[in-house]
Amino acid sequence: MAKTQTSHFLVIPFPVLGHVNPFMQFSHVVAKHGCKVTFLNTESSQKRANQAASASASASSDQTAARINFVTLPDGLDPEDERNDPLKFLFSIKTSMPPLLPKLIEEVNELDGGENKISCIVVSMNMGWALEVGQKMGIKGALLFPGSATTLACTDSMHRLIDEGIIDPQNGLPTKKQEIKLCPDMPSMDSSRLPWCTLPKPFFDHLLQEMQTLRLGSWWLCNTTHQLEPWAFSLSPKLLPIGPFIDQTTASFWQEDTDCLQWLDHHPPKSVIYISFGSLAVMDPTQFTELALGLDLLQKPFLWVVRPNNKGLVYPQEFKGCKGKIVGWAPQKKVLAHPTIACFISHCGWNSTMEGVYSGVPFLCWPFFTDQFQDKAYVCDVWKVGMGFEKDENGIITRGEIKKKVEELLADEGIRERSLKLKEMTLNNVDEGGQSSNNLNMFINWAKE
Ligand SMILES: O=c1ccn([C@@H]2O[C@H](COP(=O)(O)OP(=O)(O)O[C@H]3O[C@H](CO)[C@@H](O)[C@H](O)[C@H]3O)[C@@H](O)[C@H]2O)c(=O)[nH]1
Repeated sequence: MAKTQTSHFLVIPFPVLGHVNPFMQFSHVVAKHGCKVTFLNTESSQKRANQAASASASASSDQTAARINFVTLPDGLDPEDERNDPLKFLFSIKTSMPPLLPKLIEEVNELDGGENKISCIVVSMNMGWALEVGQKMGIKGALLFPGSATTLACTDSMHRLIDEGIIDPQNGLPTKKQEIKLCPDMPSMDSSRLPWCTLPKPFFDHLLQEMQTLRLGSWWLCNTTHQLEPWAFSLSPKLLPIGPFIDQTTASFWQEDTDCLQWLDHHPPKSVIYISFGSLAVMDPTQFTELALGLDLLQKPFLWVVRPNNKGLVYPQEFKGCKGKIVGWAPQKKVLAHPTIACFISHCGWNSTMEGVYSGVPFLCWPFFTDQFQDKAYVCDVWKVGMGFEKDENGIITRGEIKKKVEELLADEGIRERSLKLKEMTLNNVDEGGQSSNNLNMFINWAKE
């Protein structure tokens, strides 16, 4: 009988922060369970991570980190390319990386005298090609989806929605405005809020093909819990909730402004409004002005993340911002856990949604694209831990609306109570014996069989 070996995961996120971050968290979680992790990043994504790590004083040297080994492959684009054309980026990766992966796997397998070979490949959305490589090499595979289980179940239902005439295969858009349900207990959703409806048609075609490839994965792991979206799990037996990922020590791969934590220390409990729209959303200049002036009108302390790559945004002349702090990138998980945070104005990317939920912070939802509208619907209508903004007749969220909604939210005891209950319920999952914790243990054991 062979001796019990440790699971060795090769994890391959799509190189955008909303994927790389949950993959890093997953890597830390499984490394804590004694597994070995080889983390494959693209060269350009790793370069940015290295810059952030060398600027940070808190580079981790613990045993968990020691079990994570970073390797890179080129993404096929020129090093000087800004990688801001998502389609070009996606197709370059899909063409350049697959032929290089087998050799890299062989090299990794030869380390440690061939004792600890890769036992499972874990990929994110868009990286399904690596499951094909793994299958040819006899290595097991799984998907780790960085969005909600509902988003994945919707994307997996694309063919069905086409067959039922709900989606037009010519353009990927709904054939008419209607409310749909993928299964009886699912809260109904507006068909125009399906995750790909805000994306250009080539993404729809890509997703149709990608979902077929991702079926090679034996499990579809999600950073969620069963109670948050129970209906989703009846849609595919592969879906396995293992979240929330709560490790605050995992660096976010981009350089963080940690001074804001001391700034928060100087405020009373539940007094600061935190505003962040994740790593991709770009705000329209008019809307930016309204947000800045709305924060002034509120006269409350705020911590606002304005990414330096949000080019072309200019603060309005009359903006004072005297009660606030603006940073380029915050240590968000620590910020949300800080007792001075009163509410979270969020774009509702899934990682931010989970971080807000397990920190018990009420939301003001400001979705931009893809899954963010559906995540907002869960926050506001299903879990009832937040509110949305109304646009005016010109499609703008005005400064007056921002002031009104923040004040309404902060006065709403029901929302605050539900947020704290949801936090407790969500966190119970990752305690020993909790459902997500049991699922993760099962997955780790499966991966080493
Ligand atoms: O100042 C900041 C702002 C954000 N974050 C972190 O960045 C991540 C952002 O992830 P997410 O909230 O999911 O937003 P995006 O970066 O926009 O993520 C993309 O990927 C997600 C997962 O697929 C999708 O849900 C989103 O719609 C998509 O935009 C989170 O972990 C945050 O903690 C920081 O560390 N510092």
